[in-house]
Amino acid sequence: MATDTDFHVFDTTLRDGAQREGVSYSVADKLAVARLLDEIGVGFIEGGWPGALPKDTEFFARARTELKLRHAQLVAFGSTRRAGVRVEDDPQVRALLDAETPVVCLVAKSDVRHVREALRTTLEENLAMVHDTVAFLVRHGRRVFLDCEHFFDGYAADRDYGVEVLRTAFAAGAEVGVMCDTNGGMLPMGVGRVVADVRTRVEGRLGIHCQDDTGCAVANTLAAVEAGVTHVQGTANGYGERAGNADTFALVANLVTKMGLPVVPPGCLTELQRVSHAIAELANIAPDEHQPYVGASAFAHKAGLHASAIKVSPELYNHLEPEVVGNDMRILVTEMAGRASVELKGRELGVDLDGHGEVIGRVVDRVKVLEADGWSFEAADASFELLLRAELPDAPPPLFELESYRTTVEHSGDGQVMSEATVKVHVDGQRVISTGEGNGPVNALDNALRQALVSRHPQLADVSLADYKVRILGWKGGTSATTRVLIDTTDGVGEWTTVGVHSNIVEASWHALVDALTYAVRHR
Ligand SMILES: CC(=O)SCCNC(=O)CCNC(=O)[C@H](O)C(C)(C)COP(=O)(O)OP(=O)(O)OC[C@H]1O[C@@H](n2cnc3c(N)ncnc32)[C@H](O)[C@@H]1OP(=O)(O)O
Ligand SMILES: CC(=O)C(=O)O
Repeated sequence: MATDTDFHVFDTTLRDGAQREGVSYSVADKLAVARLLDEIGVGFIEGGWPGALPKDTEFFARARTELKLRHAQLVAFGSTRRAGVRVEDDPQVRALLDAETPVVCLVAKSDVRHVREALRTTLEENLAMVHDTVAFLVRHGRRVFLDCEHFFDGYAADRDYGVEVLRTAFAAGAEVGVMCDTNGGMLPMGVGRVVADVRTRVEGRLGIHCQDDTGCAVANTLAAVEAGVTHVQGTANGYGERAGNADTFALVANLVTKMGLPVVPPGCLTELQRVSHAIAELANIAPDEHQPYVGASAFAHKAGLHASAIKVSPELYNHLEPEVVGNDMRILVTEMAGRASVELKGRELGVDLDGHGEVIGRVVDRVKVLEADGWSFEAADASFELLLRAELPDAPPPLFELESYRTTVEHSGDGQVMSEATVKVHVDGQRVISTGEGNGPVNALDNALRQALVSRHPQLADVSLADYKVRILGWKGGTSATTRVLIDTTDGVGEWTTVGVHSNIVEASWHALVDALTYAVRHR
């Protein structure tokens, strides 16, 4: 599929996306985000506001030597000249030139109320500010796009003034006039109606920029495309001011796969999931697992009925092949599982269940009973796999038989807190007693148990706990509650998750720990 070069995908992660509460990129982060966005083939990357933010000024300076973009053009953002100031004398406009980007995106007022009350100037002076700034930058060889702030609210109050702003910008040489739903209050029907009307009254390429305050930013953007815009603005993962912006990844995926517009070069769509997660890392925001297209759960199926149809054909419950956007389908085995869920999960884990109908039935029943008691296997694939294999006729024996374990916590007079654990186990018919110390009872138990097993299973020497999560599942009165423990374990190459549940937190941890080490021995 050739790229539709006549369609603009404009990403503003580094400008509007950086307006999200809690986000603060370093210049190095911004350069890394720009490289990632380029990998998904967007046409334009808005890098920030030079002259307003020193970090953004530095970003554009470093970008000149450090950023080699394959697909995108870099865009500097800024406002039109100040009211009553000659464009040549406005330092903010000068900073836009100094950024030396091929494209400049200007923000202008297009709502009469904003012109009068926020800018405190006349409607005519605002049009002159647009004209002068666009013409000045075009004279200096820049491609100029104009973001018309509050376009839709402005249209509701006066359907002509925003159109006048657009006409002024195009007459001065602007290449795109972007209608912005700055307060994010629009719904798709309204956006479609306004865009359709504006299109009949203005000559020039129209664009759309939607904030997500109604949860409709992506839908509003697509409605605008349907009504004729050929330039869309979005941000990675929808980051942005207040509730955020239209998510670039959902926009691109929808435009390509649902609307048949090849807006990114071939091969780029499969990078969406990876780039989404990498940018989340740089923004220091946990990826949204339920984000459309790119979230870890976007193609995860929990309900037994879904799995039973997916077994026949995956597209029966997937709107798209997940691989198209670089994602994967996953089957979750939980209390909602049926036989098909277990069968598909077995396939995913490399466990051959052909001819094991009874085993599958037993596993479904066992998972339902265990989950009713607080166990949860959807995040603990390693424990589920052990449970599944244990039901097979050729199930391997347990690593050891437990005689007993004991663990203590000692708070000494100097304020030190240490734990000690002793485990007594039988390994291959031999009784082994081993002790371990740790900063807590689980750490001490882990050390003691590994020491008891390591001479028989040397690979355990490379295994360590990577994360430990505890959830209290409901108080039964007094200090009695069901506790669920999830343990992530690593050997430096892979990572696996196991689960344990008990009213005693140490016993819950013991279950998860035993599964963690058993899994290591079977797989490493
Ligand atoms: C819709 C959007 O998200 S647009 C992007 C908004 N992003 C940001 O604001 C982040 C960066 N902003 C900044 O660093 C600062 O606000 C600056 C440097 C731009 C301006 O700072 P200051 O000079 O201290 O002004 P302040 O922020 O208080 O007010 C903004 C000024 O710009 C004027 N202004 C607002 N929009 C425009 C416009 N489109 N064209 C010209 N001037 C404008 C306002 O009238 C106000 O003028 P005043 O100082 O005469 O009252
Ligand atoms: C330009 C912009 O970010 C807005 O109007 O929302």
